[in-house]
Amino acid sequence: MDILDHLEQVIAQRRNASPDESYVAKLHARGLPVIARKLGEEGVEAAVALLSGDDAELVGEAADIVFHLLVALNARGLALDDVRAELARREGVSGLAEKASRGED
Ligand SMILES: N=c1c2ncn([C@@H]3O[C@H](COP(=O)(O)OP(=O)(O)OP(=O)(O)O)[C@@H](O)[C@H]3O)c2ncn1[C@@H]1O[C@H](COP(=O)(O)O)[C@@H](O)[C@H]1O
Repeated sequence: MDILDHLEQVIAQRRNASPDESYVAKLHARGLPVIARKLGEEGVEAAVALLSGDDAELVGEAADIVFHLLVALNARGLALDDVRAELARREGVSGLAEKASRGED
C-alpha cells in the first residue's frame, strides 16, 4: 500500500486513541483551530526550509505538511481521494489559463 494511503488509515485509527499516547489524538482533543494553526506553522517552516538550501530540512518539513494536512482533511471528514479527484479535474488545465478565466492576470 502507498505510504500516504497507509498514513491516512493510521491517522483515522489514532484519532480515537488517548491524547496521552497519540499525537494525532492530542491534536483532535485540542480542536480544529489548533490543527489549523499547526498546518499554517508547518507551511511557514517549509517556506523557510526552501530558502535554507538544506535538502534534508526541506524534505522533513514537506513530510510535516503532508502529515498535518492529512490530519486536517480527516478532521473535516475528507480524504486523500477527494484531493486526488480535484487534482484529476485540474489535469491538463494550465494554471495561467485557469487564472485568466477568472479575469486575473
Ligand atoms: N508522520 C507523523 C508525524 N510527522 C510529524 N509528527 C509530529 O508532529 C509534531 C509537530 O512538530 P513540531 O516540530 O511542531 O512539534 P512540537 O513543537 O512538539 O508540537 P506542538 O507541541 O506545538 O504541538 C511533532 O511532535 C512530530 O513528531 C508526526 N506524528 C505522527 N506521524 C505518524 O502518525 C502515526 C500516529 O502517531 P501517534 O498519533 O502519535 O501515535 C505515527 O506512527 C506516524 O506514522
